[in-house]
Amino acid sequence: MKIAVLPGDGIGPEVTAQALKVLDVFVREGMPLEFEQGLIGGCAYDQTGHPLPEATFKLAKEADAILFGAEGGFQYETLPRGLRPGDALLTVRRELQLFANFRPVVAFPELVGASPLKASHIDGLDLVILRELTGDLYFGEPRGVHAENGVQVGINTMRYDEREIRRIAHVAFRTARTRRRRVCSVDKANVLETMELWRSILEEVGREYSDVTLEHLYIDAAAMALLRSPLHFDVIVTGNLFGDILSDEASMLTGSIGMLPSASMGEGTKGLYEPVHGCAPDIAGQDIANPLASILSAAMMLRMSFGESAAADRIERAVRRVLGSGYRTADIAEPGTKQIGTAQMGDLVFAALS
Ligand SMILES: NC(=O)C1=CN([C@@H]2O[C@H](COP(=O)(O)OP(=O)(O)OC[C@H]3O[C@@H](n4cnc5c(N)ncnc54)[C@H](O)[C@@H]3O)[C@@H](O)[C@H]2O)C=CC1
Ligand SMILES: CC(C)CC(=O)C(=O)O
Ligand SMILES: [Mg+2]
Repeated sequence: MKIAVLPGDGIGPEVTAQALKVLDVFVREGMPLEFEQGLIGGCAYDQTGHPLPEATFKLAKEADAILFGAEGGFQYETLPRGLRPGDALLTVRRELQLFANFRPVVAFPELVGASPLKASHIDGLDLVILRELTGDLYFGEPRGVHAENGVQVGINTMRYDEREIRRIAHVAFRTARTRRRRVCSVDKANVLETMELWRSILEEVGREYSDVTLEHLYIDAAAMALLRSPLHFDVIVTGNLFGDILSDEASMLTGSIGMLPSASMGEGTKGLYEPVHGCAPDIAGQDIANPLASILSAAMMLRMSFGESAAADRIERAVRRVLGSGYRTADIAEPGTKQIGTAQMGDLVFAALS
């Protein structure tokens, strides 16, 4: 079980260290996890001149799973033209064809004070955003900035082919079958041809899953409905851009973006596991970031790449026990709770597991 560990920039190394701390419990118990670290993002650029060095890509390609922190940490003004802060991560996702990004949005009832949900609703929040991860505006061609009649023009292209839509649709329906059998597809088919195709393929694939209810929402209405009636949703399937935005929004239902883990899968069991958040330069280096999204991503890795569901359950129960004892990082703290730092949160989850 070889894991490529790519902590990246900003709070990435701080939160990833806590996930590794927690995974060490299982190594001590004999689980054959092997870790190898690689550079990615701004730190890789500073040290090697490239945000995704060849050695890192090889490591990611050969590993059974990838534990990723966050990338960023670039000075925009010093970046060569054509290189963007998200490039390394996007390249790994695309080249390894990790097209299905699972972002579970489940609230811990212990965080009712941090979440905007009513106490009577928090237990019922259990949805998953399934974001298509290797297409859409993030990869479509043509793209770039060029001059037209002396005026600079920026271009990106929303592009999906029917095969890409079909394969994520099947994942959505199969996932719904393991849950409450409801799929909500989010698009903008009233304006965009790409999304018209998206909707028609969802309908076509949906006919193969007559036991699953399919509904459609436009992205603007979905953003609203997610806050108005979050308990309505089971599986939300959407494209790369809309999924990126909706998941940051949904994270706040749980209390903080620091609570939301993710798993990016391809056709097999290899996956890339990362917190939904970025490298948070505003709080980096202060030992205040919430590491639970990273720790919960490690749990997803044990479950989805290694079939170690019991170990994953144990991590989730340990997190719950620590929150139940009143410990909170700053982002989820409220009066009457005990505010602690990033490393201490990792120590407490480790202790709750040991
Ligand atoms: N997956 C990745 O590697 C991602 C990288 N980024 C990069 O990260 C950098 C910062 O981007 P932002 O838009 O500010 O998004 P961000 O997610 O890094 O931060 C947004 C806000 O959430 C807070 N936050 C994030 N994670 C937190 C945690 N674990 N605990 C407590 N608070 C947390 C931050 O302090 C900030 O106020 C940029 O360079 C961006 O490109 C952004 C999103 C994802
Ligand atoms: C590089 C970005 C696309 C990463 C991001 O915001 C995300 O995956 O949620
Ligand atoms: Mg994002």
